[in-house]
Amino acid sequence: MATSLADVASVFSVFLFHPPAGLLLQFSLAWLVSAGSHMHSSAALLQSYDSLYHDGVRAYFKKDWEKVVTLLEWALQTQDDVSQARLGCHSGCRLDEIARDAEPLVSDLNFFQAVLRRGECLSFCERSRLEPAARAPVSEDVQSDFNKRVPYNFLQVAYYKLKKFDKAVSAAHTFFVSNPNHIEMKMNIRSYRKIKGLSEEAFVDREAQGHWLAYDSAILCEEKNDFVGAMQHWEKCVNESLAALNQCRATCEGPYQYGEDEDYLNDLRDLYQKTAAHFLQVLSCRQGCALQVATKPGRLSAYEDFLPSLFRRLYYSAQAAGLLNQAVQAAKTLQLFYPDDKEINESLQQYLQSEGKDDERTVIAREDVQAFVQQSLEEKRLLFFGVENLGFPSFKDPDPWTPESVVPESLREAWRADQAPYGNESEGHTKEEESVFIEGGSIPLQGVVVAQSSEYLNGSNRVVLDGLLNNEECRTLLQLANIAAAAGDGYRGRRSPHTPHENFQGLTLLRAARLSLDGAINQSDIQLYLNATDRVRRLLQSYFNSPTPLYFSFSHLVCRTAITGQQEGRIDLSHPVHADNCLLDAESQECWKEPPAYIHRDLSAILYLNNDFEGGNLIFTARDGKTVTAEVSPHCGRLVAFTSGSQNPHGVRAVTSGQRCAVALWFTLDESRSDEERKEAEQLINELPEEEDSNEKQVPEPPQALGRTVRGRSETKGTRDEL
Ligand SMILES: O=C(O)CCC(=O)C(=O)O
Ligand SMILES: [Fe+2]
Repeated sequence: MATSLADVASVFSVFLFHPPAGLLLQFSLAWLVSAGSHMHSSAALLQSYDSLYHDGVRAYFKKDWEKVVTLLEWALQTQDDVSQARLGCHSGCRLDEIARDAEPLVSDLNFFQAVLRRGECLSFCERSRLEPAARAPVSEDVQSDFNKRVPYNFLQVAYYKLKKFDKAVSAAHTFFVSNPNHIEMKMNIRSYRKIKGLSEEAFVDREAQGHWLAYDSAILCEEKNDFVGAMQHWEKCVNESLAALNQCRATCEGPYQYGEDEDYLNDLRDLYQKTAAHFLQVLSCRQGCALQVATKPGRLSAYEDFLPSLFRRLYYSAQAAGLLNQAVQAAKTLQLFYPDDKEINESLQQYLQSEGKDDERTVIAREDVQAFVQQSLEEKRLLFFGVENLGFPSFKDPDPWTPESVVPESLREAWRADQAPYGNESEGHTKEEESVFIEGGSIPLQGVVVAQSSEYLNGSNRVVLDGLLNNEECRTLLQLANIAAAAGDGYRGRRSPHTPHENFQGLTLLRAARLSLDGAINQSDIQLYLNATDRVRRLLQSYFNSPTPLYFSFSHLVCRTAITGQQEGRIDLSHPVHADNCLLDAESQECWKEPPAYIHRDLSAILYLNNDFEGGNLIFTARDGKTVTAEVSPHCGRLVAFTSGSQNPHGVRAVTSGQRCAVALWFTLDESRSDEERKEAEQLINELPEEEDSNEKQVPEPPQALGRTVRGRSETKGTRDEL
């Protein structure tokens, strides 16, 4: 298969590092001749792995399982080989090596001579290793499939059909590690565990990364108080992490990714400005590798301050194991990141002063880490320069250890704000956010009562209110959902976004307004949708004593329908446990307030429309996502409302028969995030000619089939329901 890095390096060492200065043409011809003897015949050129992947997927849909296995295994291997070949070319064509004998940089000719040489070196190298199609960039879709380990999902099925269960299991496990919320794979893995003769060893992660293996082993050793073992694994983890960092950084020199910066780049016409922009993007990508390496497969966020944290743990393990030199080296290396870390500095002082420990004075910080820190700081300086002087739009410093002196004065405030979550030992994520809401305010709607207070629901800032809609209104909204709701509207077209055992249909306000414009639904029905949601907004603004007006963020009329014949042995939820404005990580019990979560959402509410289905209760859980702390059963006119953050992880139990419909609503205190679609929908509705007989009733009648007694307004106003 692939030739190793050493082969590539040996090709270069023959000639490339000492070309006659300035003779580019001769240089390339000579390189071709010289390298020719080492090169592979064109038959050995690496193919493009995306076409292998496409062919493999095609074979999958034709159920040609042997072919699936051959092509997808080949695609995976080729992807690895191509990236190794590219890495080899990059490390073999280093600018400082190529330009070693060049004149000092006195003019742009010298500079570009070095650049041209490197460009040429890379082209020759890649041409000698990769087929033309393999040199072209891979589409984002394929890239994303490989990143998410999708080929292993196909392979798993193919191996299963071919009855190669050990291979099917490792493919399934490899996919699942990176997609831990994939319910079907979870169930497949359960079934695999029941196959006789399959040992635990079959569950291998074929893409396991060395630093995470070492990380997990180190933690295990720590748990068993085996500190010598832990220290060795931490050391391995550091080495593997540095290798992974270097590998990631070497892949950053690809094409300019426009992304959101398109306007910025289009405005640049000049050679130097454009070159500078591309170079800055390369630097920004290299910096981003710190986060990439620190993100465990299957997790959404990086471990905070990853590399320094490894030295901290290495230091404690070495100390606990009584391995002084290693402890001192770890502490000194940590000082490279945090020269003012009080605890480490004091601890080091104690060592150095204690008797008979003179040797420790000679122990120095790891040199490779020192070089890394210097290089990284230099990159940050250049990036900040680019942001300050060239308008480079996108650099977010990934490290909490950057000293302020690296950041230009004019950017410090924004940089500090960006760094803030790092400030107090990850307080931003773990600490319970202080709520701006005070529950128990007045209830401005007649017939509406508190059915379950926070106290009853074992939490804070949670409430269940009954009487928001009468039966006729529920019927109308249910009808609206069923006539108009296109499968998946508001779910980016996906029919089963949360579970494969139910079909979801959603109706957004804007779509409802458009349908009513087309005459497909009654104007009065969409008015009801608008008015009912506005009732909820007014009610919650008052009940939660909102410090500012509440603005709509998103409204969604959603029905979940159990798919008959697919309910047996179901273990999943209709809606997995989550928080609405942060990413709940049940393992670490943290909730990361970062995109793709809708971080601007402050209050969540669900207005239920029916109860003629089985299952479907809303559950609140602790942060572990498992311990159920409260359960609410839906019915017509019942509203459950709660703050959208980490205090209120929640999910929906499986709907095992029938259809469960509700209007899900989210509110924000940030006016700039208020729902533009709602405004557009309102405008559309206002343009419609008035219907003669509007069904809309401002004051809903009390619903009939409530499970509990409905209390009058005077009894509940401004108080909690005692239960
Ligand atoms: O329908 C429900 O009860 C809850 C839905 C939910 O949590 C959500 O859509 O975020
Ligand atoms: Fe939710």
